[in-house]
Amino acid sequence: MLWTENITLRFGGVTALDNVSVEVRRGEILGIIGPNGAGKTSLLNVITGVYKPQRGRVYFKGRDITGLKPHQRITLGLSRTFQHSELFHSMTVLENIMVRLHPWTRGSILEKALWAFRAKRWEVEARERAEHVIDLLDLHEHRHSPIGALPPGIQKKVDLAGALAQNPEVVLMDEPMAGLSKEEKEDIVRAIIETSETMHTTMVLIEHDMEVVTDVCDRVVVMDYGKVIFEGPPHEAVADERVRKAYLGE
Ligand SMILES: Nc1ncnc2c1ncn2[C@@H]1O[C@H](COP(=O)(O)OP(=O)(O)OP(=O)(O)O)[C@@H](O)[C@H]1O
Repeated sequence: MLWTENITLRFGGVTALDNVSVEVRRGEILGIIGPNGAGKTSLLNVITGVYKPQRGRVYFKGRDITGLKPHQRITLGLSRTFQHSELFHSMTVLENIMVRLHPWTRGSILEKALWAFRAKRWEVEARERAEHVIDLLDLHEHRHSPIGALPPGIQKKVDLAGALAQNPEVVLMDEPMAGLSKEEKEDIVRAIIETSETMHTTMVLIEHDMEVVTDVCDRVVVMDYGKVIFEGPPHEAVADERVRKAYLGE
């Protein structure tokens, strides 16, 4: 349902992505793994429209989306979470989720002028969607807590909730478990699996922990020096010689 074709992305002399073609299949949980600097975040940024590649195309649901802006991709059903928190620390969990639904970055001046008239209706709809994902991810008790006062594991869940509130068909997660404790990781893993099962959302996650990847992912893409060196089931990745050399340091 989502694929890239021959993506090349350069930053000056650094080739972050070198002719990368990957496919994300509907309903799967896909892991993107690889050593530091392999190009994982760059690939996610090309897919979500943050970076414009020098070469190659991105397709979503059969449509070429290479020229679309990030917010246009969200509208089509592509949402993401962030490696470093983009949450508003003084705002509550509910407000942080609702803010992801605010259309202030889109639309013409006329649409923005009409916004005031629509604000009430927006608030009702946004609140409904936010409450739905709060339910789904079991965040009730934190609903009115300022996000800055909550542990990192809950903050990561709120980031995921914000992405899910956008009603995506695909969620791309950049290291959702980085820096979390074992219990917090298990909680996020549960949230990812439950979301995949109940909402049938296609999930893509960048992850370093091979155990998590093997437990959660249907397939993995392994990257090294900007190239895809393996695409397939996790148990085959672990056994693959190139992967072991590049990633597991053997
Ligand atoms: N905005 C940027 N400007 C310059 N170089 C960049 C930029 N973003 C990424 N790079 C370079 O591109 C290469 C790939 O980086 P990227 O962050 O995509 O790797 P990664 O696999 O996500 O690494 P990590 O696991 O450390 O997050 C690296 O050499 C990095 O230094």
